[in-house]
Amino acid sequence: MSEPGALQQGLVVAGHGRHCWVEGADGVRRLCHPRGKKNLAVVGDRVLWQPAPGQGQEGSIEQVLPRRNLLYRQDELRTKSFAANLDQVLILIAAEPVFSESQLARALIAAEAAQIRPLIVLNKSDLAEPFARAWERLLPYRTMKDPDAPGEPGEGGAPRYPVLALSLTTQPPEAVRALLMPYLEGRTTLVLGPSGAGKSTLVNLLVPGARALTGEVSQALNSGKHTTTSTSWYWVDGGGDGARRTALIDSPGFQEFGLQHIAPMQLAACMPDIAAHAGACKFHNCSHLHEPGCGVLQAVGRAGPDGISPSRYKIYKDLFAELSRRRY
Ligand SMILES: Nc1nc2c(ncn2[C@@H]2O[C@H](COP(=O)(O)OP(=O)(O)OP(=O)(O)O)[C@@H](O)[C@H]2O)c(=O)[nH]1
Ligand SMILES: [Zn+2]
Repeated sequence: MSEPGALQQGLVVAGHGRHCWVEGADGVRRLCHPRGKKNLAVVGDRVLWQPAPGQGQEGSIEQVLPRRNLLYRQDELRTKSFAANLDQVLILIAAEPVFSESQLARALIAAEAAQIRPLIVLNKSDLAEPFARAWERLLPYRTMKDPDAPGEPGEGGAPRYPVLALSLTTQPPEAVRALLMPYLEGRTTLVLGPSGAGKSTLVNLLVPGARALTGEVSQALNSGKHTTTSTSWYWVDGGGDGARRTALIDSPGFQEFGLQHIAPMQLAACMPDIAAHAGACKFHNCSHLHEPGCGVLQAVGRAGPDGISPSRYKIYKDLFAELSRRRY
């Protein structure tokens, strides 16, 4: 065991394989190596680290402090962590390329399961026709109710997910900031989204020079790879003492979003529009697939905000089947 005095607290601001960059209380970022297999840290982790003897600005991670939450995906073969200790996940999709509703739903389910609040942002509103189609496809998400804030009877209650629309390249940057900052202020937000949605454009708009900073990291690690292959933490309020409250975490685009860590019977609770009707089921352990007296099945296709859209129900059913096929 090391001298307690030698250990310092730090924040993991970038990950690269098993190594990561740790920002100390002095604001300096150092490349740190995990000691042993147990100390694998992800961006957003608070860690105890110490300088590595004779290695200049390098250090070792001695302990990963307990996490408030961890957002991750799990495919058949591996688990991939996005980041830890998040307040919010901003899911960025665009009018073009056409977004996958299944990937959107999966990201939302993973966030619900980790108890992290989601914010949906639809980019490229300047592309009028594809935008109109995408906005229409988002209708179930725009109207989904928050079961924790049901509101007055007949009024419908508060929306579960804020859904915003913008154009990162044609709107003035001040307008984009004015729209987003009320959601970002004082929080740690992970930006998640498919390739081409505009994640780099967004991060560069909110954090001028972000790209240069990431370039520095890649160069130091001799990876020669493009910035979006790793996850990075940025201070939106520019750092400086006392001002570090608002953070954005940029992550690589993803193709698959496995949810193997979620049990099939847990799925409905992570889909608020399905969960809203589960209380009306005759059987308390209803799978909402075929049971008589199922409140969910009765709501599928019903028009209006109290119904479940057929596309959402299909996502539920397909995911239920996928999560029931486990490897042993
Ligand atoms: N028309 C239009 N194009 C945009 C808008 N925002 C971003 N783009 C363009 O969309 C393309 C993709 O943007 P990026 O910011 O590189 O997307 P990304 O999500 O970081 O993509 P990856 O790095 O592949 O994960 C770029 O050519 C942008 O200029 C927008 O509001 N309208
Ligand atoms: Zn049911």
